[in-house]
Amino acid sequence: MDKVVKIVLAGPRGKMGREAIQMIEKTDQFQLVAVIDRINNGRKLSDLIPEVKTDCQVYTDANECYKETEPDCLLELSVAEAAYEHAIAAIRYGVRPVIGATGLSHGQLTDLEREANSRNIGCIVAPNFAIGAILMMKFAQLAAKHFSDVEIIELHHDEKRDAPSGTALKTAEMIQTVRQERRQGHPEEKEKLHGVRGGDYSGMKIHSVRLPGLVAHQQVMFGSVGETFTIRHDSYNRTSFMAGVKKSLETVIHIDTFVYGLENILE
Ligand SMILES: NC(=O)C1=CN([C@@H]2O[C@H](COP(=O)(O)OP(=O)(O)OC[C@H]3O[C@@H](n4cnc5c(N)ncnc54)[C@H](OP(=O)(O)O)[C@@H]3O)[C@@H](O)[C@H]2O)C=CC1
Ligand SMILES: O=C(O)C1=N[C@H](C(=O)O)C[C@H](O)C1
Repeated sequence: MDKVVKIVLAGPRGKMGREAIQMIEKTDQFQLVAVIDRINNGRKLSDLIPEVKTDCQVYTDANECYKETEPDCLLELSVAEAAYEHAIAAIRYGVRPVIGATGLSHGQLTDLEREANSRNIGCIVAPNFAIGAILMMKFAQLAAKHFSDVEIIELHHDEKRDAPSGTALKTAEMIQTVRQERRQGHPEEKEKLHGVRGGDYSGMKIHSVRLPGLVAHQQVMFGSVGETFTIRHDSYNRTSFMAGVKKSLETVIHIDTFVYGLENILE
């Protein structure tokens, strides 16, 4: 039988945190040993979420949590700033982070990469855990070899804090590796309403839509003479992310480097 993977989860009261707790409870090989919340220090997880099947302690201090519970992995599903602090501390304790929280800066990602690689500690940053979203990004990267005009439209629920989404940024980064940098649209184009043409990433435009009713969706639209080509992915619920979370937790305990994007660990 595989060794049990001891997991600390950050962000247990959140939408993703709650979904992840259910997935961990259903997975024999996984054990939730503690949670990190920004409040509720010293309480039990069941005080926060009465329906949990396996109880554990709530910590607000990540260092104290790692020292007392000696986990294998940190599953980070809180917010960017906290995720960075929790993950840096984790690596220093030899705890392997799987980071789903988005909105980390380029500098923060570089720090994590340096800390993990210098200590040979596996660390996975996954802007999107949904398998379909990974395929959308890969296919967009492939299409960009043939279509250099592209716009990314990401659509999310209105409780999302970061814009553009981590997925949109990752998609743009992947496209950038194959696309010659160039400004799109008319050279004399003028915005009559500020921001109406979207955010600019190396000449590509990114548009962020926020509406109640949405979960997580993205459309990558390419255009050329007489044709357009659209790749779209939709997550209709947060269970769609759990196969990727599971795969990341299973993988991170066997690797000793920093990995940015699930496309790098899926066969
Ligand atoms: N990679 C992927 O596939 C996916 C990534 N995400 C990302 O995951 C993150 C969580 O998303 P979601 O669950 O929808 O968001 P929620 O807002 O529902 O949950 C975030 C939770 O984090 C908590 N939190 C804030 N600060 C801290 C802290 N210092 N320590 C511990 N917990 C803290 C919040 O508490 P409080 O409300 O009290 O502030 C809240 O309970 C976001 O960054 C989102 O972008 C989301 C879906 C998929
Ligand atoms: O906040 C969300 O909901 C999501 N965040 C991630 C992102 O920023 O790309 C992944 C997914 O889109 C859902």
